[in-house]
Amino acid sequence: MTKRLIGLTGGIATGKSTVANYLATTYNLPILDADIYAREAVSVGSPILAQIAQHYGKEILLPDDNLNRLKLGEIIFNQPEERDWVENIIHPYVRNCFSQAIHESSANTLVLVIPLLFEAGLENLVSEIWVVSCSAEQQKQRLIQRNNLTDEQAAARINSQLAITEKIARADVVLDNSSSLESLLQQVDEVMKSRTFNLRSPSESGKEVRR
Ligand SMILES: CC(C)(COP(=O)(O)OP(=O)(O)OC[C@H]1O[C@@H](n2cnc3c(N)ncnc32)[C@H](O)[C@@H]1O)[C@@H](O)C(=O)NCCC(=O)NCCS
Ligand SMILES: Nc1ncnc2c1ncn2[C@@H]1O[C@H](COP(=O)(O)OP(=O)(O)OP(=O)(O)O)[C@@H](O)[C@H]1O
Repeated sequence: MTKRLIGLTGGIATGKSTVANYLATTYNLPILDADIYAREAVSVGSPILAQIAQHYGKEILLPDDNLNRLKLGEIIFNQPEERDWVENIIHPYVRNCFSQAIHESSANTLVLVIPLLFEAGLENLVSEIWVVSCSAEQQKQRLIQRNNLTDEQAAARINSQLAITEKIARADVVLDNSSSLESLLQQVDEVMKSRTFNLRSPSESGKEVRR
């Protein structure tokens, strides 16, 4: 059976999790989340965390041996070569988790939350792409507020990703999250009502995109 695989992406803090939670609770759809797999990849005792500790030294770990995410974030959101290095060891693990979960699921529709869907060239993993967007200023403010970041830290994270205009240009569905939560969820309802299963052609999919 061919599954409907909705790839949910957008900029950091534009509202992907908000949409995913709504699709899970209101439409009972299973959610697969790249950020969760990426956390699993670096769990204590994992070979990937060992590689990271070897590359950056033990100082990249917290006293309890967990990854110091703040420290690694400071490195990779400011140094593109280091970001590439980290992604090269984490992304194959994440891709594998998706393939396995899709294979094992009996659901005919699944939602894949993939912040770096375009950057990592994962278009061919999904059958349709939804992009959640908001204005650049809202995005930065929401990120600062939610993660307690400085203006500069938030800008570094945003600038580590492909521009939202590029993501919108490549989307099958665009959800505008620049006003209220109700408006966002209403758009989701409209899309769920109007959009039937629509496979992307394989020729549209696939290459990694430089940021
Ligand atoms: C650097 C890390 C430790 C920071 O952890 P932190 O808890 O602060 O953030 P979290 O993991 O919750 O990610 C939050 C958001 O940051 C953005 N982000 C994460 N990694 C990247 C990246 N390599 N490039 C651009 N944006 C990224 C995404 O929008 C993500 O949703 C972590 O993000 C990480 O391990 N990143 C590398 C793995 C990766 O590429 N993950 C993205 C999903 S595959
Ligand atoms: N319409 C809205 N109005 C005000 N705040 C919002 C709105 N939508 C989302 N938010 C807030 O913005 C923040 C980011 O939303 P959310 O966590 O859904 O984004 P995300 O795209 O999943 O983020 P990430 O890329 O970091 O995983 C959250 O704190 C959320 O509560």
